[in-house]
This record gives sequence, C-alpha cells and structure tokens, in this order.
Amino acid sequence: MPAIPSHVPEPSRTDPALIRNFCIIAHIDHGKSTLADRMLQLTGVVEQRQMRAQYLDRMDIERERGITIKSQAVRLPWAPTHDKSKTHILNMIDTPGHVDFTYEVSRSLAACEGTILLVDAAQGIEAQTLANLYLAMENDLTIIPVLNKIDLPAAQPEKFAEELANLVGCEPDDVLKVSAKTGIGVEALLDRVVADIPAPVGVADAPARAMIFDSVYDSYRGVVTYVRVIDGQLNKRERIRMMSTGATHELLEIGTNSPEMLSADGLGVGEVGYLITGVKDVRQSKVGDTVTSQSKGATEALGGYKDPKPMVFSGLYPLDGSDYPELREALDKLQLNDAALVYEPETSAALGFGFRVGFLGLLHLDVIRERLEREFGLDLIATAPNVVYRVVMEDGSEHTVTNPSEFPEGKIDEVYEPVVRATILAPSEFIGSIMELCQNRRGVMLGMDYLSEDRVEIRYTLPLAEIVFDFFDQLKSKTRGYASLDYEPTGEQTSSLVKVDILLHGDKVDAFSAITHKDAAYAYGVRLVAKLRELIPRQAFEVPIQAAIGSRVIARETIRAIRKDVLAKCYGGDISRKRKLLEKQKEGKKRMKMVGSVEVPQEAFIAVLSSDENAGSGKAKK
Ligand SMILES: Nc1nc2c(ncn2[C@@H]2O[C@H](COP(=O)(O)OP(=O)(O)OP(=O)(O)O)[C@@H](O)[C@H]2O)c(=O)[nH]1
Repeated sequence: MPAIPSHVPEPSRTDPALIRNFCIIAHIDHGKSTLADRMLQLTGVVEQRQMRAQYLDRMDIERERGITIKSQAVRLPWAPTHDKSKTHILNMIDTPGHVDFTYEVSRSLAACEGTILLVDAAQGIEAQTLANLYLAMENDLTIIPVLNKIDLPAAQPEKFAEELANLVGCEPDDVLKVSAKTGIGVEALLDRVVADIPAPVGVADAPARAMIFDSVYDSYRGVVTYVRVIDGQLNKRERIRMMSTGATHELLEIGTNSPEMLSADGLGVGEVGYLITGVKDVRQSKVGDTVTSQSKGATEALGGYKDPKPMVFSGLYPLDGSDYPELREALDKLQLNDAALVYEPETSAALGFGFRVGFLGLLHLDVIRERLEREFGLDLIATAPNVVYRVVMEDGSEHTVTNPSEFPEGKIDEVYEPVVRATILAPSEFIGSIMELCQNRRGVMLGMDYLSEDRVEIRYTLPLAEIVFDFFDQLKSKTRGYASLDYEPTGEQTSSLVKVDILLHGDKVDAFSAITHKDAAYAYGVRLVAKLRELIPRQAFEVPIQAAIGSRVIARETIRAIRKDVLAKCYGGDISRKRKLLEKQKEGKKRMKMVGSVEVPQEAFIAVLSSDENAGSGKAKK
C-alpha cells in the first residue's frame, strides 16, 4: 500500500450537488485510457513525475496489449474555469471496450449520470461506439460527444463531428474536439462534464443502497469492492449485507480512490468509492449486487443484477500431467478475481486430467490462458472452444452440453444453439463481401443503414458458434481492416447440428469431437483426418483415421505401417539431417500419448486443437 500523499485532504462526505459521476465509453483503441491519463494529470491527482502511460491499466496483460480489462474508478477534484472557487468532485470510471466485457461496461454506466462518448477523429464511429452509446441511452445518461486524436494528420474532425452529431442528436458544434495525447481541449471537456452532467440525486436519510460495479482481489487486502452509493450512507465498522446472497460482513475500511486508496469515515449519496470487508473471493461481492446496512437495511435491491454467463467453453490440460494440481490452484486463484470464470475437472482419454473452463468470450479465454501460462508458469493445451448447446431428447429429457464429447447418443428431438445479434460497421464498398461472409456463417440479415455516404451499419443474426473462431479475423481481412464488429446474445435457435467423432484405429478420440452444422460436418471430418495423418508418425501397424457421425464414417485416411529405419528415406550422406531426424525421434518419444494402441505425439494434439487451426485456415502450425 503506497503512502498517502500529504497534500490530498481526507475526503469528507461531499455535497451531492458538487459531485459528477461519469464514464468514458468508446470503441477499442479510440483513446479512453489516454484521456483518463490526461485527466489524472490535469486535475493534479497524479504528479507529473509519477505519471506513466495508461496509469489505470494495472494488469500486465492490460498494459502490454494496451486494452482495459477491469473497470477502474478514480476521484478527481476540478474547479471549472468559469468559477474556480467551486471545487467539484468528478468520479471517473474507465471502462473496458471489448465485447466480452460488455457487462462491466453496463454496470459502470449504471453508476453514472453521464458519459463521454469518445470517437477517434481519424476513424469515425465504430461498432462498439454504437453498442456503448445504446447502452448509455438505455441508462438515460447525459452524453457528451467528443472527437479524440485531432492532432493526427489523418484526422477529419469536421466530417466525423457531423456523423457523431447525427448519431446523438446534437449540433456538430456541440461535439468537443480534443487530443488526449497532447492535452488540447481536455480542460474544456472537464468544464463540460461539470456543466452538462447532472449531479446525483438520492435520498440521504433512506436505508443505505450502494451498487457494486467492480470487485477485485488484492493479495494483501482481500477483495476490494467498488461501489456507487445511491441512497443513504455507508460507514466504517458497520455491518453490511450483500442483497443477492444475504451474506453479512464487517466493513473494515471504506474510502475513495485518488487514484490510490484513501480511507474515509463513510460514503454518502452519489459518492463512488471502495469497501474492504476481508472476504477473499470476488464471488462474495458480485458486480451488479446491492450493498446495504445490516441493521435497518434496504428491503429492495437496485435493479440490474445478473450473473455473468459463460458463453464459450474450452478444455484446459497441462502439457505435463503432473502439473494438474498447480493448474487447479492457479484457476482457484484467478477465480478470486474473476467472478465470470467457471471451471470443473474433466478427464480426457487423450489428454488426461484437466478442466472444462467457461469464458465470457474468446478474448476472455485468451487472457486467462495467457495469465495461467505467464503468471503461473504452466504449459497448457486448450481444446477448441465451443458454445453451450441444449439438447432435447424425444423422451422430453434435456441435456446442457458444454463439451462435445458429452453430446448425447440416442433419439434427439431438437438441438438448440446460442445466437447473437451482430452489428458490423464498414465502408460501403465492402457490403458485398461482408454479406457473403455472414451468409456463409448461417447469418440472417436483419437490416442495413447508411451512417454517412460511405459508411454502413449491417445487422445480422448469427449463431455464436460461427463467430467464436475466426469470424473477426475473416471480417478484418475481407475489409482490409476497416470493419468493426459488436455482438450481443439474443437467445437460441434450433439447428441441424451433429457431432463428428474422430476415431484412431477404431478408438474415439474425445478431444477431437466437435459439434458442427450438418452441412459443415463433412468438411470438418475431411480436414481433421487429413491433418492427423500428416501429424501422427507411422506405427508398427496400419492405423486407420476416421471421421464419423454416429456409426456412419464420413472421411477416412490411413497411416501405413512403419518401416523399421527412420533414416531409410534419407538417401545420400547428409549427416546433419540424419542426426536431426534421430534427435527428433528421441524428443518425440518422450512426448507421446497413447490413444488406445496408437502413439500420438503431443504436438499433434496441440496443432489440431489450437483454435487458429480449427479456424479452417488449413495451415499447420509448426
Ligand atoms: N495521436 C494520438 N494518439 C492517441 C490519442 N489518444 C490516444 N492515442 C493512442 O491511441 C492508442 C489507443 O489508446 P488507448 O488510450 O489505449 O485506447 P483505449 O480506448 O483505452 O483502448 P482500450 O482500453 O483497449 O479500449 C494508443 O496508442 C494511444 O497512444 C491522441 O489524442 N492522439
């Protein structure tokens, strides 16, 4: 815990009329974190010499990837230029921009009265600009439209000011133009926050109600819960109650972030700050939940709480089976800080002991996998991600399938798969290729609108399974990087889905089972058996590789029996090549897994299972 700087006064309960709670929403990379940095600097809460880029992005991965994963809140004192005597308290919440973390954005929005809608002046409106704007409108927030990066030579502030004004329904002149990088226009923006965003209203003498909009695990202090007080007040040392679970805790510490933690006696109406109760697990302090006092507490929770729902599942297995206990421990630790992460043990005949892990989306999966590998030093195999299917049998029984190998056998009545409503924004010259891509992915077009002469918004319903692999990459490559995508789950649909099994020498390899649309099953089968034939070395006997739907074989390849001498093919005297082959064979032997009677090199699993492989690119990863 860093020492509290002496120049920062102990926060008292602030007059709500002087509070402004706002967040910054934007498409990814449009500059939210940089703008937040400038505000920290201008308001003097972070001294110049301590300033570093993206001050609020604290996780290594956040800093390296330049993305915000967890929301952050910070309290900024600001006396508007026209009246320097009235210092206001601006509570700024920096939100994540990626679709996987939309729930965090919507919780952050619910903690605010207004928002800065930030748009890159060289790029214009993108898919997440729209998605976030709609969320803000649903929450009745005051919107301040801002163009960022006006210092860029490629910026077109006039053109995009008009686009943005049309979108939010204001005059182009009302759109502020700033450069978060150089600081131009940021003071004027802070003045606009004070002038335009309404002060919070709440009932000061009502039972306390505070909304949790974030909750993070800190190894020294346990869970730190970020709240916005709506009504009443929360005081240090009182007992508080989480309204969704009824659990009670003592409030060991309460305070604000400036941006380091600064403890206080309590928080009143409209204030944003943190709570520490000593609990060790973020699941006890869930985003969206309402906190109240235990005695004379509120009876009605604030609306909007929902459990984060995993959308994508993948099996995670340690490369070295003896690392299984470490993997369990690492997942337990990550879960302390990530209420959306769910997992349960699973075993695979091919991969051994591991876990089936549920994620909010592919970025979430990537981030978790990377953290497991980097922070916990684990080498992992991740099976191809799949969505959750609901299978209804003819006898009326129902199965929820999170692992393709558990797809039920027998008489199936209907299979349901999750669908999303996708919004794609792109220059109009790409309409044709975007429609083709969506059509190929079983998309149903919902509509299309021109945002300006040369930019369109295209809306589709798409099966989630069709976009979890490589949809975004394909979209980017078909539009030379210009398209942006946002999607939200909209329910489920019945589809003709089948399970494709892969058999090695007659034995089913569970890790390779996949659920696909029946029209894509054949292609999947052919691709996988061909790839496995390439990757599995010859054995002492002939090994058939088959793809099958139920008992019907749809593709087959054969690995011919081995010749005794691995060097037999090595004619001539290239000694270094021979040595390499022998070395490779030795290395390979160490990392073989037995699948039935067939030895399969670990690399074959990795190559086939890694998600970019399954993306249909057909390229083998070496
Ligand atoms: N030239 C210029 N570059 C900027 C400006 N603002 C941000 N950038 C750059 O744009 C990139 C993205 O900025 P970030 O602040 O990380 O964007 P973000 O919106 O927070 O991104 P996410 O957190 O991933 O959603 C960085 O390389 C910044 O240096 C600006 O005003 N001018």
